[in-house]
Amino acid sequence: MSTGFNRTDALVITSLLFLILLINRLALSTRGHRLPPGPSRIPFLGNLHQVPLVDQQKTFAEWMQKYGDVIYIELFSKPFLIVSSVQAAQDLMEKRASKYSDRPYFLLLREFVMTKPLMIFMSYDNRYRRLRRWYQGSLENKAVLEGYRPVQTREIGRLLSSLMETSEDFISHIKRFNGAVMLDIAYGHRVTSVDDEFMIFADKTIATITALGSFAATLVDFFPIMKYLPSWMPGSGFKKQAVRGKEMWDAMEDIPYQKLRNAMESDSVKRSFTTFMLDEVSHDGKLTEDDEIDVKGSATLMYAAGVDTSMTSLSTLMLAMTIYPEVARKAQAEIDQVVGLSRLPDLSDRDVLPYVESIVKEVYRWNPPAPLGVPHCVRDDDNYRGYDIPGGSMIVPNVWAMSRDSALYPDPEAFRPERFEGLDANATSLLDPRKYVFGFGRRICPGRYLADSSVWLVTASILATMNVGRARDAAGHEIVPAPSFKNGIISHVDPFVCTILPRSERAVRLIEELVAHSAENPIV
Ligand code: HEM
Repeated sequence: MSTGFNRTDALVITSLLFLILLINRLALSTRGHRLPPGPSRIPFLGNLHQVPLVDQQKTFAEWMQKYGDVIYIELFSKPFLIVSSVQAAQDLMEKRASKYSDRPYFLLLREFVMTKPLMIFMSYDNRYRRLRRWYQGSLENKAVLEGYRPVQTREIGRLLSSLMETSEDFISHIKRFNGAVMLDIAYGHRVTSVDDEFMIFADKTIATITALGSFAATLVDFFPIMKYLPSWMPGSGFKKQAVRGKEMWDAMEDIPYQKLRNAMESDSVKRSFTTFMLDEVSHDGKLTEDDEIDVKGSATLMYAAGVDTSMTSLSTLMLAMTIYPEVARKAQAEIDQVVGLSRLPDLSDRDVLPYVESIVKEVYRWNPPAPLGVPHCVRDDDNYRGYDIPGGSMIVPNVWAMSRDSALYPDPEAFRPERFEGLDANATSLLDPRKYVFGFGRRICPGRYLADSSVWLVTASILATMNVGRARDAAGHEIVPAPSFKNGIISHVDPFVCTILPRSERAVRLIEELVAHSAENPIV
């Protein structure tokens, strides 16, 4: 929730808006609310002065010790509910889903950048439900998910072989893996090189848009009147950056879509999420303007929402394997014993590799890719545990705090897959981080099964074939990286070094066979 404004901006804006805020605050405080506990507020700013610009999830988790798992704060006059336990998150966003499934109005993004309707920003209405059905048809259907296996397997072959060639670029290789899987599924586009034009452009676009500020966190989100500021006025700089973001996002939506449409006119094309959506909407080959907006936006969103999140889990895996080599060794022994050395593990082995499963869970828990989730919004006034929750409050799930619950996860900062071993069914379900890292209720991540299968497949394949180890400094001392993650919507892993070497000649042959098999059996 960084506000991204400087002191000059604040002075100008303050004088313009103080009166409006005063009226707003008066309206809120005279409603006789019994609000949930939270740090005390000051006039005008509310709690803004107490919310740090970095690692907000950690401050919110500290507040939890004092105020509990449901905390009320205001930033300027906007009401926020910070929800820090799985129980409260499920009570509100799952059991009361009819009220808690909207999104807050992200003004900067919606009015300046992604100006056409986009599912992730939509309220839970009929249009949203139609798009959600498209995602369900392509991402939550067992048979369809199985149809993606050949793409995942081909890309794992390329990932492993790139890791053998240039292990120092492991982060780019992982990124390429996720990008290639998503582009194939979204558009049927096959990535053949790390310099794939679309992938590079898409990454730049996402970085440009992310740099504008986190969700609903820029000053204009708090003071909508700022959108009318002329561009010469202090405080209006966001407009210029947003225009650039919009140009890039529009191109990211148009380019792969137009390429596919052109190909469809002259040739038969590979089935993909986009062709599936086009089949759903066009009965006589024609599309309405809204249909086209929805198809283009949904395909682009699939890529934008799917790449950095999964990539964060896989780079977290590499970091954990570097810091905790004994975990990798234990998993390798399990794979060698159960799967053997003559083939790579596949998803049919998942149930018989419990330690690998525990590693995947610990990866999600240790560094949840979206530490503060994606906020929901409560439609109407509500009451929870005797407290009033004002309609329109932004609901922020503190996923990071859930992952640090020491009653469930003793010594939570340690990467310890053993915490998931030997549990009964009840405890297994209670501790499973997939209950919160993918969000809640009707807005839960539709890509979770695909993401989880990719994370598992890559984890098992790397462990089966590679030794991830510690690099050495000039003096020959091992470099043990610190677990350090970036601040922001996505908790990217900070750069670190490691070594990655094939485990054996046999592992090298397995990788070569996989690559050769994919080349001989192209996916049609
Ligand atoms: C480890 C990987 C991933 C994580 C941790 C993750 C996490 C999340 C979270 C926390 C949300 C917000 C849910 C909520 O509002 O309660 C979300 C939404 C979403 N995710 Fe994912 N995600 C991942 C991978 C993917 C993939 C691979 C795709 C696409 C194939 C995807 C597509 C989406 C979409 C479209 C939404 C918006 C849903 C809506 O607004 O209703 N995600 N994800």
